[in-house]
Amino acid sequence: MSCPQKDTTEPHVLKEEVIVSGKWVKLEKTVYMDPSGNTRTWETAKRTTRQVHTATDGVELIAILKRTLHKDCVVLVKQFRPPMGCYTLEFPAGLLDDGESAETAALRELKEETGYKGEVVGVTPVTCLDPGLSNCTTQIVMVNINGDDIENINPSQQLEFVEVILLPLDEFQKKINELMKKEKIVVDSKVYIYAMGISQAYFKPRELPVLKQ
Ligand SMILES: Nc1nc(=O)[nH]c2c1ncn2[C@H]1C[C@H](O)[C@@H](COP(=O)(O)OP(=O)(O)O)O1
Repeated sequence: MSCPQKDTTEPHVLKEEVIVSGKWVKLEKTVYMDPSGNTRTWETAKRTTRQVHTATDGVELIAILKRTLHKDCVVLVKQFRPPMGCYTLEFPAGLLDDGESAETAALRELKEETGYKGEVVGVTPVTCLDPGLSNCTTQIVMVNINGDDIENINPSQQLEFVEVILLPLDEFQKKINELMKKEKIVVDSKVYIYAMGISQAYFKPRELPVLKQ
C-alpha cells in the first residue's frame, strides 16, 4: 500500500523590510515561505547592535562563587528594567563589544556588574531567546569565581543601579521563591529554569518510589 505524498517545502526567509528603527531596536516585516509553500509575513524585533562576523548579540553568565567554609553561591543581579517596568532578577549579562568573544565579554561583564574576577569553565553554542518575537541570541557562559582570591574578597562593582545578590546553590529555587514573596520582582526565565534543573538534579532522584519507603 502506498502512502499519500505530502507536499512540503523547506521553509525560508524571502525578504526583510525595516518598518521602524530606533537606536537600539528595530521592527521588521519578515516575508517567508512556510512549509506548505505559502508566502507569509511575520513581525520581527531585532537589535541594531549586533556586531559583524557573529551570530551572538550578548552573553549571560552562570557564575558560581566558591569560598572556603561557605556554601557555593550563584551570583545574580537585581535591576530596574524599563521594558518590564519593574525590578528583575537575572544572571549578569551584556552585549558583545566589537570583535569580542563570548568568553571575554562574559569576564568583562562580570567585573563591571559585580566586581568579581572569574574563570570561564564552559560556554553554550549560540542560543535563541524569544524566537517567536525576535532574532535575539545569547551564549551562556559558565564561570567559577575563587572567592578566597584577594581580588574577590571585597569586590567593588562599577554600576550604581545594579545590586548583586548571592543565593546558595543547594537551596537556589527556595531562596528565589522567598525573594519573590518578600519583594515585587520578576525572575528571568533562564534563572528560574536553572533553579528547577538544580532542584531536579539534587532532590528528585531521592524521590524514586523505591527510595521513599
Ligand atoms: N533596548 C534598549 N533600549 C535602550 O534604550 N538602551 C539599550 C537597549 N539595549 C541595550 N541598551 C543600552 C543600555 C546600556 O547602556 C548598553 C549596554 O547594555 P549591556 O550592559 O551590554 O546589556 P544589559 O546589561 O543587558 O542591559 O546598551
